[in-house]
Amino acid sequence: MTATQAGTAAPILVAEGLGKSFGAIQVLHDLDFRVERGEVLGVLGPNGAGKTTLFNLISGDHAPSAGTLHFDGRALTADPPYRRAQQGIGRTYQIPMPFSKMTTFENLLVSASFAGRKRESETYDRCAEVLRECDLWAHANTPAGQLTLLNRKRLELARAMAPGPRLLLLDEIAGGLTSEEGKQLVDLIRRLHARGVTIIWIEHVLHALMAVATRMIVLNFGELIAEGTPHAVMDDPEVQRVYMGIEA
Ligand SMILES: Nc1ncnc2c1ncn2[C@@H]1O[C@H](COP(=O)(O)OP(=O)(O)OP(=O)(O)O)[C@@H](O)[C@H]1O
Repeated sequence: MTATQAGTAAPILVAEGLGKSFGAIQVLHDLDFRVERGEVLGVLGPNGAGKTTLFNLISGDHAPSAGTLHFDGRALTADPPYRRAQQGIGRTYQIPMPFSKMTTFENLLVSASFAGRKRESETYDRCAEVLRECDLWAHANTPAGQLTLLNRKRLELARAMAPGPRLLLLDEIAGGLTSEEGKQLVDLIRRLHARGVTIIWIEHVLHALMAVATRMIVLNFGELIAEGTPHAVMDDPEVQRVYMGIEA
């Protein structure tokens, strides 16, 4: 799906009044936003702004302290992570933790099974398809702990893709790569998007994010401070001040 097709149907995700506190510390405040079907929504913000916490609320790793989330029109708030994976939400983690002694293919089987794929042949076929899609076919039998950094990133994406998500959450997946490796990862993310997967992408590697994002939101101290096209957001003086330290 292309950016121009985004927004033609009901939003895939709607957050209303979303908040999260850890004890006395409020990390997310009263967030309202929508994610349109088919878009790549970039999420920016300084360290500690609450970006990963937002993903944890969407994936079900944490429960919100306030507000609601709807995915495909259905309230998500009480569903645990495995059920959200079954419903079509996949995510990567900032610190990938594959089963390092298991092969790439076995890691995908675990992810696909977690999300409730039951029939063995169907699961194998799906994992083989994802391995090819994520440029990991040649490494199907390599233990995850022996993969290069780029292939570990591909595996993290592949694990998230194995259950067949419609919404994919990417948490700082581009960090630490050379510029050539970064291009290969961006190409892969573009291909997954072109297959119809809606993406929300937290990223500090701005040129990678800007190459793919169709829209961006910016968080600062848990509040939404800007929203718009990537270029409009990057030109916003408030974003430049809080994110890049540029005073007007
Ligand atoms: N489980 C937790 N218990 C207590 N505080 C937490 C917990 N998880 C996150 N926080 C705090 O919430 C704030 C937001 O953290 P979060 O990881 O969401 O930020 P972030 O925007 O993703 O930052 P970064 O760009 O560094 O990854 C931080 O102050 C963090 O210390």
